[in-house]
Amino acid sequence: MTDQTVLQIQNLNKNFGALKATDDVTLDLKKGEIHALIGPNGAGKSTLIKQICGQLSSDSGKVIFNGKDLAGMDVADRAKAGLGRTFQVSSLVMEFSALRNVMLAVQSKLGTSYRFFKNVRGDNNLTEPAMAALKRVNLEERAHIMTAELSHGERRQLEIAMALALDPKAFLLDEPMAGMGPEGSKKLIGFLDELRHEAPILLIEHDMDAVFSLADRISVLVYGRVIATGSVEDIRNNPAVREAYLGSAA
Ligand SMILES: Nc1ncnc2c1ncn2[C@@H]1O[C@H](COP(=O)(O)OP(=O)(O)OP(=O)(O)O)[C@@H](O)[C@H]1O
Repeated sequence: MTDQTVLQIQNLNKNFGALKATDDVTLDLKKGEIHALIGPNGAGKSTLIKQICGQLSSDSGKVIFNGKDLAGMDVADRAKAGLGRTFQVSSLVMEFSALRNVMLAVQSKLGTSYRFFKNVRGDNNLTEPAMAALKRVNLEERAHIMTAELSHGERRQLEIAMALALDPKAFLLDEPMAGMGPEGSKKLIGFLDELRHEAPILLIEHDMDAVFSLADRISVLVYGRVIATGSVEDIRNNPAVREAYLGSAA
């Protein structure tokens, strides 16, 4: 581990009955990088992200973030410590505007006591950072539209705005391109390309064009185990990876 390491995953394990969903996973995330995590369906990618963000407890292993062991910290504590992740679409409040959803994220960062004593709607401490986050994902013109009326791609952008509003020190992004059209994906790739300099990104993505154009490093997970970590070039040329995952398309 160097001083460039922001997030260190050490020997992480999670079993579901007899199934080893993650099996002795060790990997790290360094300042300024996008580290992509790829692997076939069911390889354990989402399980690993959930273990890192505290949504799932680990059977063994450690998650160290900015030098601090996160053991015993729940999702909210980890988010406050600066671990940002995209919210699941299901956590968006459909009958609220896009702006109001981001304001809720800002509010959660400011603390629970804030919720009860302020008039949330007109509070600049909430609206300004929320609007700024929407602007960064090019959603400011849709700020007052009901979330239920946003397209699938816009909702994915909204999730990223909500993560941004928490001002994270590292991002865990689980398939951010899913359901986006080619134009939306292209914009998001440009955005993530810049975002890595602000906070490094652990990226799960099935869109291989996106992975190959963005990743500084790639780790390949198969049956819960990391079978290879390396540059795009290393991974494309690794025979075990080609056989396990990329097939003849690589
Ligand atoms: N809560 C759970 N209980 C039991 N088994 C689970 C649970 N969550 C995941 N699994 C199993 O663990 C394995 C890893 O699943 P996971 O969702 O982490 O894979 P993944 O790599 O993210 O897959 P995908 O690319 O399809 O999203 C799968 O076999 C899955 O069925």
